[in-house]
Amino acid sequence: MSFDAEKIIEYSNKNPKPASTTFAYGTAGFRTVGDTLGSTVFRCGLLAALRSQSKNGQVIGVMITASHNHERDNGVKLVDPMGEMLQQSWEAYCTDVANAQTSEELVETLSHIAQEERIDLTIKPRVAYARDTRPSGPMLQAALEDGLAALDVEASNFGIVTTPQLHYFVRCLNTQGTAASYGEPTEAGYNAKYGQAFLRLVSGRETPSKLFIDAANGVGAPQVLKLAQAINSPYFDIEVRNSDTQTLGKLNIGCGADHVKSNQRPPAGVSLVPGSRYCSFDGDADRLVYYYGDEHGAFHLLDGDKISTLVATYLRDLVATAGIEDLQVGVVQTAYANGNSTSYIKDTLKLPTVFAKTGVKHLHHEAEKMNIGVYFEANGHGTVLFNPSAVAKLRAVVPETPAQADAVERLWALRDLINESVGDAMSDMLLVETILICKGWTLAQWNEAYTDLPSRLLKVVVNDRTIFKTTNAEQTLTAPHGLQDIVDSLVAKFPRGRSFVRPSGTEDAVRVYAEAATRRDCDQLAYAVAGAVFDKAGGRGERPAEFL
Ligand SMILES: CC(=O)N[C@H]1[C@@H](OP(=O)(O)O)O[C@H](CO)[C@@H](O)[C@@H]1O
Ligand SMILES: [Mg+2]
Repeated sequence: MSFDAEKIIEYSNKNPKPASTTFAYGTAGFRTVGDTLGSTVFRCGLLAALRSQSKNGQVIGVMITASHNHERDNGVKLVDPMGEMLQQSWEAYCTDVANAQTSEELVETLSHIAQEERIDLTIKPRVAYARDTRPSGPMLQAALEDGLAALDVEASNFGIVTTPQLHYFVRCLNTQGTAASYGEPTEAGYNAKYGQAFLRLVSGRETPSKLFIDAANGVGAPQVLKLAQAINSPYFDIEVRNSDTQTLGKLNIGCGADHVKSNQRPPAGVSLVPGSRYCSFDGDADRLVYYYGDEHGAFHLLDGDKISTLVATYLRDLVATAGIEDLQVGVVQTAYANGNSTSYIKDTLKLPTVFAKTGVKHLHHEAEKMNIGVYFEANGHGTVLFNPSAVAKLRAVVPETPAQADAVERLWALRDLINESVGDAMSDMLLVETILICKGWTLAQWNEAYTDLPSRLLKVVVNDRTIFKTTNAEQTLTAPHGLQDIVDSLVAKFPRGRSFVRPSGTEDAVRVYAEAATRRDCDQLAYAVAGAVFDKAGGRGERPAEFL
């Protein structure tokens, strides 16, 4: 059995590749100006079909989104059967398929992959897909549907949903009717599963004050309103801000989790009232940050590091109360984690912690190695994984006291509350709300655990970011030659200084991160390293005035 080459060519000719563009499957799939992505999304449809066949006809997901990026951008990524990110070895296939110059070359590339992976082309492929609210979404969805039609895929369209909802649907579809059934693959099923777990965990406690949610004018806005409707309880009293998904030019502009984290200030449309509680999603609702203003007008951010320490502490204490031996809670971070969060996890919580490369797929893989792995990027993207041995230990425990029984029951409920397939702003928000309600904490009390070191994240635009090579979880440059020595000598000048340089996987820029004991030192370090990158590694355009 081979492909119907004529059919693929016919559909491919409708979705021609822009001749001069090279596409790359990066940190979060393909991502660039939406109007240029038609051929790439079409081809992702073809590849999703092959991936499904290679997985014996299990459902593969395709999500069309560019998350926190500008509205004119769009992106596409594939989701593997358990709702996790596409297996890394297939990323190269994605890039090959996206860059085949002609329709004929495209067919050759597909045949080559089918041979390499020994794919049984008689298997009926199955694909589930969805998109966010971007204006280029409908055009790209049509391109995807061409790809699915070209290979006779059995396709399910989930419409306009958050990225983590699509991951959840894929996992549900592939576990339906088995002992590992993850839930109903519908929006109502999603809301019921997470809503019920939340209510199980908080009932009987004091109700919290209203939570203001900045939805970045993205898909999280309609979805979190549906979730609130399903929960229908004073335990989840919310008011959604930045919920305009209809007006062009508003998505992620001056709002959303990325804006709040990068600029360390509240989003547009939200004025902080002391004592009130706030959080932000990003454009596709897989990132979450909390924040509040104090009575002196100061802004306080509770980012992914704060979420991960809150969650890890809560889980660690429950495991201890449940009396389960050898059930280790661990934390996975990236080098962007604030240095004081890492020290807090190691020295105060006494929990193991490791660094992974940037991008949740890397953190996810590290977390899978732990019994209970808590992983978050500093920007608020993350979740918790219970590996099979943790589940077995939980199942085996025979509680001897009511307190022990309660802790075990809460651990089970937490597992239901957490979207294990991927970081999920809505499920993470319910998790944070649960912990705060159970502890009776305000955001200020949560924030007391440790104080962030001053940090700064900068972008340097260079002629060619592919010349930057890193090692040591991306904290050390191996190329361009000599640049790391300069970074090291700058870092050595500042107490508690730390800085590293890596090429972005989602933007055409190099990122510089720095932290130090004081704000002044931190900024000096960041701008000095950025200046060195600009001067020694082909800075493009005018040299920014603030670079030292
Ligand atoms: C410093 C930073 O926040 N980097 C982000 C950003 O990746 P870059 O490879 O740094 O562009 O986008 C990724 C996808 O959303 C996210 O996983 C990651 O954390
Ligand atoms: Mg996102």
